[in-house]
Amino acid sequence: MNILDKIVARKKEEVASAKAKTSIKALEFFPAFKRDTYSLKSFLTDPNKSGIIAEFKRKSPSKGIINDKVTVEEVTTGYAKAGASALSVLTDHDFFMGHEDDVIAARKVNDIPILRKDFMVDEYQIVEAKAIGADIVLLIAACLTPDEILSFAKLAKSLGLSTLLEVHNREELDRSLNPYLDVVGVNNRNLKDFSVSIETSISLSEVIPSEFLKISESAISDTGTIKLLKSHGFNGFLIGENFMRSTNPGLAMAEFVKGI
Ligand SMILES: O=P(O)(O)OC[C@@H](O)[C@@H](O)c1c[nH]c2ccccc12
Repeated sequence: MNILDKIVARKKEEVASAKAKTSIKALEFFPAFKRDTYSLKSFLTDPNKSGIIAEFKRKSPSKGIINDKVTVEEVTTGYAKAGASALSVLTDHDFFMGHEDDVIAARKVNDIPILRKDFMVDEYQIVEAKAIGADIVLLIAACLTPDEILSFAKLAKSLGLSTLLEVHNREELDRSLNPYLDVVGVNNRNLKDFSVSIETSISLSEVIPSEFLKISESAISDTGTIKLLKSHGFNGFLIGENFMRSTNPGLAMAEFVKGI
């Protein structure tokens, strides 16, 4: 079993216990459920923002512990101050050391879009994303069927959430697109073996239809790469580890942004 299969198998158990604890109906009574959301597309195209979706990630299966000494509040407000177009907050428990409470905490102190970064395998998680204060959900083509992507994206749009489709190759892109998706993200990291290459983004850039904004995700650690990706039409850049490695990730991002 590859790591992605392991994560998905564990995720299904995690969702089953979440459902047993809090019903989908009860999620609709969470304070954040009825609020208006921020649109990823409008923040990504705002010329006063950096285009960076800055990620709060304590740990990952490929790198182990990255940073477990900082708080979600200090990091996400630092990112926002440094010009983040959006925030990405991991909520996976076992593999990324994240929690739904991290989105709840980030929501209280930020007024830019928040991506609930997780492996969505059930409609429950989409409703939960809205309830905890997220604005964006991630739909990963490598672990979803085209029908699941369609129904999850429809549900997300009906709740006012932005939808980000993640692909890693041409085949995933071709089978997964639908009109309910706002942004296509090319993951430079292969979730099955963790290999990384920026070329993945560059080679897919021409085949992503122009009605979708496009972002490049993972393994971005220098401003030259941002310039290169911009020249290939990318509107956004999802960056985690490069900032999280620092004792002050917000400051690290502010320095980085000066160079783009
Ligand atoms: O830390 P990096 O290499 O900058 O990558 C950030 C982000 O792209 C990565 O965390 C990610 C991309 N897609 C995912 C799906 C699930 C979990 C994590 C991810």
